[in-house]
Amino acid sequence: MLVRQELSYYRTPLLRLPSLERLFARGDSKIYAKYEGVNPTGTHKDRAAALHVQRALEGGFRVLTAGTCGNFGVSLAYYSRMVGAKAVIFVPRRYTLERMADLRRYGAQLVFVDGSYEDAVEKSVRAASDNGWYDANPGSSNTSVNFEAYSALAYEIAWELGDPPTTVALPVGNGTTLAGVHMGFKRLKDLGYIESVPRMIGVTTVHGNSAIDSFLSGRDSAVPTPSVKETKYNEPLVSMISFDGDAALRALRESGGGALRVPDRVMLGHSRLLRELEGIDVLPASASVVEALRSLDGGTHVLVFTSRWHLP
Ligand SMILES: N[C@@H](CCOP(=O)(O)O)C(=O)O
Repeated sequence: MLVRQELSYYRTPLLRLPSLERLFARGDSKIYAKYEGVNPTGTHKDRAAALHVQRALEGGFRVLTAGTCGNFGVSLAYYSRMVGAKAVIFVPRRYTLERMADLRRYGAQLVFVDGSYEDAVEKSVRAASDNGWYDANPGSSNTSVNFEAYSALAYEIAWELGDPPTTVALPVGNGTTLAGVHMGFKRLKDLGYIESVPRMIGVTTVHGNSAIDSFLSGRDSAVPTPSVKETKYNEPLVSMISFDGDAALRALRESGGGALRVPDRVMLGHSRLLRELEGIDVLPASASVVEALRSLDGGTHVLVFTSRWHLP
């Protein structure tokens, strides 16, 4: 197994979790955290935002746009400001955004939308097309940039472990991250760096996620979930329309993976557990992936914690 170090963009830590192993491991299994909370704005979305800003500059764009329910908008604003570009971020008015202060701090121009996250994305996509702005939305014509950015997570995991893990568990909202990480492992296998692709496990909220609900009901493509219930804990996961849901479904099926839905109180419990036993602060939606450990057999399991704790 040889993955060249240059393939790695960020090299966020891959941490062995001894206390979780004592609680959950079967046989000789090993449990690791890929902790994305150390990215500059505290989430893995920085990987995608940095690459979008690079592509925008290469394409001669000075204005970028995205709809957000929090994390991605903050990342896009941060990297846009770094190069002197403008980020126009569409925000659903009814969200009490914990990250609003960050959006303002990084100089984003905010457009408030009466409606859902999906409405905010739709308005942002239209504004990009009407005004000639760079469209950084998931599911848009530039979504392959997201897949590319998140594929680096696979390179980094494979590089550090020396072999592919047995499973990788990730939180799922739009499904973009899971599809990108799977793409990275598949690419490594196609190039002969690794011999197998890990099983992908998608974890989401019980309160509605189009990609995971469709997967669990045996569908081949993602259909909208009619009723969702947002809370401040499940916000990064709840999704009426998972914009990259079809790609996530393919990744789950091709990898022989699985999916599960987690209630808020369980996410919160896992977040507390990680703080108390392992000393890492993880947003409840990200901590939800710990639940996957209950159904895993022996092997090497990587939990991707996409975001550090940023709730008040
Ligand atoms: N949106 C979540 C994690 C899931 O990512 P997605 O690519 O499936 O939307 C977050 O912000 O952490």
